Amino acid sequence: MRAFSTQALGSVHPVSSAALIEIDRVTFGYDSSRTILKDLSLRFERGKVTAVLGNSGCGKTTLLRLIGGVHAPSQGRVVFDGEVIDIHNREQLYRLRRRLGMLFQFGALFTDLSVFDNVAFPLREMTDLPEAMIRDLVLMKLNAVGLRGAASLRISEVSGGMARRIALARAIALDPELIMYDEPFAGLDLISMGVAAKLIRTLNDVTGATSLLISHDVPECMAISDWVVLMAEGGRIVAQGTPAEMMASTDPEVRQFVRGEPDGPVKFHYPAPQPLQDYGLVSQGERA
Ligand SMILES: Nc1ncnc2c1ncn2[C@@H]1O[C@H](COP(=O)(O)OP(=O)(O)OP(=O)(O)O)[C@@H](O)[C@H]1O
Repeated sequence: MRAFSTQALGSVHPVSSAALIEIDRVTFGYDSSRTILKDLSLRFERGKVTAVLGNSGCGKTTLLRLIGGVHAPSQGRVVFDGEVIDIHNREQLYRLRRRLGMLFQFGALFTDLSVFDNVAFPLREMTDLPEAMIRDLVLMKLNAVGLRGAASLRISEVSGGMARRIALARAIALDPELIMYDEPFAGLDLISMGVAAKLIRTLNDVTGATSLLISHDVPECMAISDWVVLMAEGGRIVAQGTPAEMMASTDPEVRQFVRGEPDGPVKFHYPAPQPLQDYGLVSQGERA
């Protein structure tokens, strides 16, 4: 990890007890032939919005799955509010998941249900609340995302940006302490992206939750996060810091990523023969 990541730039990273989630020397692979995350350590601070940025395939979604207890690390520990997650302990998993809201990449709404019923779904599944109370809660959550007036619409009638906000209302239905967002801005136009970003920040602050988002969208993440982690292949942490620290970094790898420069330490092109050679525009002799 780059030296500037924490102390060198003088930022005050909260003390250890402030971490809601701790990734402690975690190694994981979907099968034994390939390690996806290698000896990864990270902390997600309580009450903060943390963004994990990184190129496609570096293991960001995998990290969320480990926190959600979908998979277990082959080495190391994932600690949620002081409890080591044990995916074989069903009672613990149920209890921890109850405290967690997840917004998936493409919303994953039930298209045959209304907006209202989508948001009501976790409340009906996970609680014994009377229907009148569920109604109030659903309308409150929809109000929080600006869509109370859309409660009776079918999912097929709403735009992509609205769908994302409905999914967000559903993710916060049970007042989670941790909200995890998987690519919350993917496929949104610029305005919807701005709305979604502001909403993530507002909900975090209003509800006192801890938010963790993984994304490729650098400007949105920089605008709303307290802390930014740049991850690379194998779960290597390139750098982490406040958005201002990351933007001011002179490290070539960080600069390339946060400024979207096509070439730098991470090459745009996958290794390939010279173009002329590949297109058959040089003779056999020249090739040799
Ligand atoms: N269920 C799975 N089984 C086997 N391999 C998987 C599985 N899910 C992901 N992978 C592999 O693990 C690696 C990391 O995937 P992951 O989805 O965590 O990356 P990511 O950083 O979230 O990528 P993206 O930004 O494209 O969503 C990829 O090479 C992917 O092909």
